[in-house]
Amino acid sequence: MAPQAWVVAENGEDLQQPREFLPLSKLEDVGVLYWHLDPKKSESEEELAKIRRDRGYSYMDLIEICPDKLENYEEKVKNFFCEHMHADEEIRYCLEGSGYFDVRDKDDKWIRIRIREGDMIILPAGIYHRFTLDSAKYTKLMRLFIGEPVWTALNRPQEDHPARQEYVKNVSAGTGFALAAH
Ligand SMILES: CSCCC(=O)C(=O)O
Ligand SMILES: [Fe+2]
Repeated sequence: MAPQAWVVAENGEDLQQPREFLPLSKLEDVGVLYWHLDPKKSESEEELAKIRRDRGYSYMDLIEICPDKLENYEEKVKNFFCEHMHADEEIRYCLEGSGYFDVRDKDDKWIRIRIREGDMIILPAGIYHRFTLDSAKYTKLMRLFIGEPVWTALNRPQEDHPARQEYVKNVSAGTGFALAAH
């Protein structure tokens, strides 16, 4: 199963009418992993536990993004939408609501990935990305991390950063990323 993903303009607006949805392989090409779970089903808890075990995600917390629940909402959403990368993976599991993760493709275009309840997404270390809510202005996300979390957003450009260099190498080799999204 693939999440809806399509190309958007720099400002996040649609470029195509109607939208042409991209296959999951376009996300795999840039190292993005995706799972769909069901937060309301107990089987999903086991599936989540397995992903956490397999990938070493010892840390977990929850974040609600909406105007009246997130402290410094305006500033935070502004920063989420500013193109950045991290030295580590960014792992988010959508428990409620929805939003968009935008990631840069190989040609530096923005791919918009629609995230809804049950979607889990892993952005590799070093990928340029940004996040925005949709018009419903609400999501509750689980954040996972290996060990003590580091949320530092490194704004573009970061071409000398080791995680960026490693990422660029992996993408251009066309290998090195696990293709096992399910
Ligand atoms: C908190 S959701 C995602 C926003 C983001 O890219 C980040 O937190 O680094
Ligand atoms: Fe991020």
